Amino acid sequence: MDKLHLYGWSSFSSNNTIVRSYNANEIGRIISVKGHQFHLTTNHGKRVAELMGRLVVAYEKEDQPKVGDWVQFMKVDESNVFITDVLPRTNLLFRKSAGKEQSKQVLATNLDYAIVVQSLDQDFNLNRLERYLVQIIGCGITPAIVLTKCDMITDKQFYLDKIKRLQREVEVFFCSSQTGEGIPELENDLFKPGSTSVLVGSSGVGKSSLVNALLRDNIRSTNMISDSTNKGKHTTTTRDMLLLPNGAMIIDTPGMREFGLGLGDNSDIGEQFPVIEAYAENCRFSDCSHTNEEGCAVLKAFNSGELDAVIYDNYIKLMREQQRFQTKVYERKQEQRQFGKMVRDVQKIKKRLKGK
Ligand SMILES: Nc1nc2c(ncn2[C@@H]2O[C@H](COP(=O)(O)OP(=O)(O)OP(=O)(O)O)[C@@H](O)[C@H]2O)c(=O)[nH]1
Ligand SMILES: [Zn+2]
Repeated sequence: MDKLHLYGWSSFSSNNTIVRSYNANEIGRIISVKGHQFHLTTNHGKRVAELMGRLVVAYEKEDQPKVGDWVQFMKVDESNVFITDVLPRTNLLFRKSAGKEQSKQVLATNLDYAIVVQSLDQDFNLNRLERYLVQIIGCGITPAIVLTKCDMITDKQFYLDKIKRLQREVEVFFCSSQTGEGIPELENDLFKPGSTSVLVGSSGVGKSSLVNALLRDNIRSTNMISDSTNKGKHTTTTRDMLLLPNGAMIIDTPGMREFGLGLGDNSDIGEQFPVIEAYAENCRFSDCSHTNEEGCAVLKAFNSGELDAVIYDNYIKLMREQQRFQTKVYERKQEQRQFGKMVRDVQKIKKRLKGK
């Protein structure tokens, strides 16, 4: 039981009787996915497994095991281990898949924190920060903000004041992997023993350097970016879960060029935009879109300057993006349904013809 305990099994299973009914010797946690190979940590050490049964043909890709998942496995022999089931997840962080495709991409599961990493050179961007926060909160996960490369700035308050404009209750940490500043605070207050966190952010913000600083050695490779261009190629190509010396788990992800919103139509908008929600209670119409209605309390607050333009603009932009995603997903489902009906009709006709 000890090794599973190390990777957070006790906190995962403590409130879940279904999960507890599994045999601990057949349980593992996914620490890395490389193509068809799933790397697991188990009570008997690390294993490389493949998928079996319905998981191979899982219709929705999100049903297949992801980094952070607890899974049930079956060992045929030393080199043949198969994953038979994914245990119910406590949560999952996903984004809209990059590019035109309108589907979800799961980044990690069973998380205590999703940490937005931005660097204090040229990466800091308030709108992008809020986009990450909205998606994370929409996924029901607690966010935190880590601002890296703090050796490159002198005025931390300037950044804190900017973040304060978003009026969100989210912890902010400053750190430098180069000087070591802020690393002990991260270990004490964020990466707590037994907890699982995922790091998300653009490429080159220093995620891998941060993980290295926390690991105190050089397991994760980092890439030198030339000062003249400030451009470099990606170094992190896989999502891996690593165990820190203090017993916290951290999932590093490849740098993301875009972090598209992909929340479902039942996601709680009010929770994602608490400031807007508070004003919206006084709108004349309960289905107010806060864009042009008479008696809109949100617009009134915005026009009087009481509601910060940053919050209102982000709200409108992110809501529209979310609605576009929902519409596209709905259209895709309709198409699939129509296709399914067509296939069934053809089968019926074939049967009828055979009977003749
Ligand atoms: N000045 C300064 N530079 C840093 C710090 N941390 C990282 N860097 C530099 O920033 C660059 C990118 O760091 P990485 O750790 O590779 O960034 P990453 O976020 O993992 O990037 P991807 O792997 O592409 O996602 C490297 O050149 C690092 O040397 C820091 O605390 N201070
Ligand atoms: Zn309104």
